[in-house]
Amino acid sequence: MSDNVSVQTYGDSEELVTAAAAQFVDVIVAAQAERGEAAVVLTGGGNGIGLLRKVRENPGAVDWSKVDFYWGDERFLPRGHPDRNEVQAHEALLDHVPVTPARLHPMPYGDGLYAGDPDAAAVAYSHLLSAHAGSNSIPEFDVHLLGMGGEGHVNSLFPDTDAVREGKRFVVGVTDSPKPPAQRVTLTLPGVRRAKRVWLLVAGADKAEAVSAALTGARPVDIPAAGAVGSESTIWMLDKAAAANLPAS
Ligand SMILES: O=C1O[C@H](COP(=O)(O)O)[C@@H](O)[C@H](O)[C@H]1O
Repeated sequence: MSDNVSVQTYGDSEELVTAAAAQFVDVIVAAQAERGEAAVVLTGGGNGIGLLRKVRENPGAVDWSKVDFYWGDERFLPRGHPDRNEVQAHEALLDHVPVTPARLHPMPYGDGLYAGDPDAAAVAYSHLLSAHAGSNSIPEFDVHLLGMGGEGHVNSLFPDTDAVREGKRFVVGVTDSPKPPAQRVTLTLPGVRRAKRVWLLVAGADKAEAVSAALTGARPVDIPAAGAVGSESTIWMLDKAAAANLPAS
């Protein structure tokens, strides 16, 4: 395990998202104290959305008007579709705190300008990110949240796909996701690595094998989560069941 990678283990998923939510608030407050604003990347999935619900209960001293919200991946579905990660994030938190609408940066909708073309949607999102970075790159996010599937996928980067092999572009379209819906838009591993902090929120026995593979040298093409690292730190936040195959130390 490299120096910037650490593991936190919690009793269950509820404890995990409670602790992660408190740390998320702390990171945003610290970024705002340092430069007046914060930039975070949200994820979908049980724990990613569970964390947002916990933040809603305990929002701390965050100035919500000065947070930029981006998404790590999106199911390329019509605006308002309940399976969109962004819709779930709104229900869990964003509709309940005083965000600045111009600082919400959802990925394009499946029924909008780019309908039927997740690749074009990915190019558009990449331009949006570059515009916010003020360069050809993308912002250095304060934290990028990630869930992980049982086969090791993060964002919409599935094992042995072009998307997980992408070495240059920060955002790509996916047309053959093994987990429905088939069409998605996702930050790539180079995109994830622009974040200062990457946090993987993983719970459940069905994920234990992929967790231990990712932390013991699996190739990202086989276990995409293995390639998800932050420029400053990477934290695996696990419940006991997901951590079951890791050595006690
Ligand atoms: O499809 C997706 O799945 C992952 C993992 O979800 P989980 O419920 O197994 O934690 C999620 O992080 C990603 O954003 C989403 O599009």
